[in-house]
Amino acid sequence: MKQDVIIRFDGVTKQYDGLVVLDDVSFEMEKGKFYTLLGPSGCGKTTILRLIAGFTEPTEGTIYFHGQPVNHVPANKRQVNTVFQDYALFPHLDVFENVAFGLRVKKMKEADIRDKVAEALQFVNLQGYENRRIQEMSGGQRQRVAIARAIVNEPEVLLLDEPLSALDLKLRTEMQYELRELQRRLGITFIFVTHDQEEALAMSDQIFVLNKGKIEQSGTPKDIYDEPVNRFVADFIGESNILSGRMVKDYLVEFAGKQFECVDYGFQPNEQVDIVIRPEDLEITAKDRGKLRVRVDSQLFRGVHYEICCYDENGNEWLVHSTKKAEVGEEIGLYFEAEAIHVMRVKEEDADE
Ligand SMILES: Nc1ncnc2c1ncn2[C@@H]1O[C@H](COP(=O)(O)OP(=O)(O)OP(=O)(O)O)[C@@H](O)[C@H]1O
Repeated sequence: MKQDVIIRFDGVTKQYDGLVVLDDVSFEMEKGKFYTLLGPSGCGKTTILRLIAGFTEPTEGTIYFHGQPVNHVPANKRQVNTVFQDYALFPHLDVFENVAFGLRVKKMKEADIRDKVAEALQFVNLQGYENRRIQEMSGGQRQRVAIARAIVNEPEVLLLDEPLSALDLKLRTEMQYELRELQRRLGITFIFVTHDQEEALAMSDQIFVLNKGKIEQSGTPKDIYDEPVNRFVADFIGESNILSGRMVKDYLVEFAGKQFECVDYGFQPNEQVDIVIRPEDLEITAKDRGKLRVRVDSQLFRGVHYEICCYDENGNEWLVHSTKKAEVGEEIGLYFEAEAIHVMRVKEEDADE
């Protein structure tokens, strides 16, 4: 297990002019996996990539590659390549020369350069485009050239900083599939930065959710969606109903003025908690048959389901995704299983607010 760890951050802090942008961050990344750094703007995602690439050094803590400290190892001595948001291609060079650039810098033989560039272009499905100018390539094709240019150096780790953000939605979705497939075929570690939670859920083996320079949670997409550790993660990933509540005792929680059986335990009796219920886990039923009685405030048809916004008698808002239609103004019941309630600890800083 341990020999598969390729990158390790141990208590890494990064400050710029006294401002802490990464705060005591520790994690491990294994060989051949697809990692995503996810979080709102300014949370420190790009800073982590820059530290891995060797463009900047930690203020405190140590970064290890294969167990060796690399804080002072320069960028060109690391087996890492970066695909930037704007691709940073050379507009005056053709596709071949863009991809060949790093190999020429390394003074590789011409015949080897030809072979390696051909192989890299084949990987990204751009055979036959060697002599095209960059201006004649579409957004998605430029993206692929940028990836070919990065993988031609055979890095152990590929860093991708919001590489899909300039593409329209359709192309973006296509490229999500392509990138994931490419990562599988290459078998190298991808570290992908995005602030788009759907993209992170769709693509990753493991997601790190960042907030204000700290990792709030790391786990598989399913872990993070089903078991968010706090309000921030639940709110950031997917749509949620998040309420304040109280753990009455093991397996019994109170919120919205009522007590409900749940599957959570291990909290202090009477501990203040946050609870989350996903909109798709709420079922519409007759007003006397649900666990909660609510009034429908608005409704939107979303193709596969109706998105229904309701309020309970305590004024809490409930978002429901249902294949059944409701009437605005109607009183309905909401039913949910005990398993649909997910109880989370309140973070200290939230409790103080
Ligand atoms: N060279 C720098 N000098 C000073 N402050 C910086 C520098 N680079 C980044 N920062 C600050 O560090 C914080 C984290 O920046 P970073 O680029 O890592 O965030 P991010 O999560 O990648 O954001 P975005 O999604 O907007 O790209 C921000 O507040 C940013 O202003």
